[in-house]
Amino acid sequence: MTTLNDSLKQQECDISLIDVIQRILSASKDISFRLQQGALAGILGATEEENVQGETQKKLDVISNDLLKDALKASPYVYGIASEEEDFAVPGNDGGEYLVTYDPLDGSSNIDINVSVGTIFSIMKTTGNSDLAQDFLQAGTNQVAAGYVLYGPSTILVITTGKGVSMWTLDNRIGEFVLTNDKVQIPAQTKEFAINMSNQRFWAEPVQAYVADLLAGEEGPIGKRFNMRWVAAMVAEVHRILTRGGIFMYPWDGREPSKPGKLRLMYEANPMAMLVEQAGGLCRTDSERMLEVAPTEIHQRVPVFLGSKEEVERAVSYK
Ligand SMILES: O=P(O)(O)OC[C@H]1O[C@](O)(COP(=O)(O)O)[C@@H](O)[C@@H]1O
Ligand SMILES: [Mg+2]
Ligand SMILES: [Mg+2]
Repeated sequence: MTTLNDSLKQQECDISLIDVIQRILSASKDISFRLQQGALAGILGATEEENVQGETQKKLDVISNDLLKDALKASPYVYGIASEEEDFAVPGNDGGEYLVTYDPLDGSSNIDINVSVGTIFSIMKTTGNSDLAQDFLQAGTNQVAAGYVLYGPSTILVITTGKGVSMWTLDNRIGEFVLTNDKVQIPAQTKEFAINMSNQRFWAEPVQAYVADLLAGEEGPIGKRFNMRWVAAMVAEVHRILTRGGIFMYPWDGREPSKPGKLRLMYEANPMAMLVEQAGGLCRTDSERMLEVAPTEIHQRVPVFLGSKEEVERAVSYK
């Protein structure tokens, strides 16, 4: 049986990177256990707090963030941490070489209704910038590893170190992730889209026109009938797309016009973009390749179009 460590060594990851990945996974196994225990673990419901983005924190947002932060701070190889649930970058260890960003619990509005959620992570190297917040502001092309853990009916790790994408299923009998797909590929074409249709009237004209053409089906200009899905957890949407193709969109909309989008670049869009590209798909903002966006702040938001190559190309061609 190929272990994750063997696989990472075959991908020429050094011991320090493997250590960082394993610490993320040990926290994720703990999160997975608590999710399975649900109400029995006292994890349901909200806290009294809001995060830096003004969103109410769920109890498990805070617990997951602390589990990951404690695990990573204990690694001698982690130089700094940035999280959706931390207002500022968190220092790690002076001798460390890696910067880790994460969304500890993605789709957290799903927790209380017992629907899939996930943990998203991205790993880069420090540039040596003495200002830690600035150190993080590197384009997604600098990621050395990225992935997510999906907490669904099974707990599944999906990871890339830039040499393809593999899926690993947590075997609860042995407490280890077991390789279940080592050649993840997204089909170039699809008949399935994901977008929150309740925002339709707030979208910009090009998104209105594209989605109208999807809905027109075989009678419209695209000439095929589309199905629609919306799980409200990006991890679950990306997992579906990595498994059977599709397009996922969270575009800019006019509800809060000054916000460029809802999803966050450094710990949602970039790690997903690396996975999707490594699996043969595309991930773009409305104007450029996601991985080439120059970040200006840790909690920056971006519009996201990702998935099957030909469909993403079509979506962003509407002007
Ligand atoms: O509730 P909406 O507007 O449909 O947004 C759903 C999107 O928001 C997110 O839940 C944001 O993630 P968090 O739960 O980490 O804040 C995405 O996972 C998902 O795609
Ligand atoms: Mg999220
Ligand atoms: Mg989150």
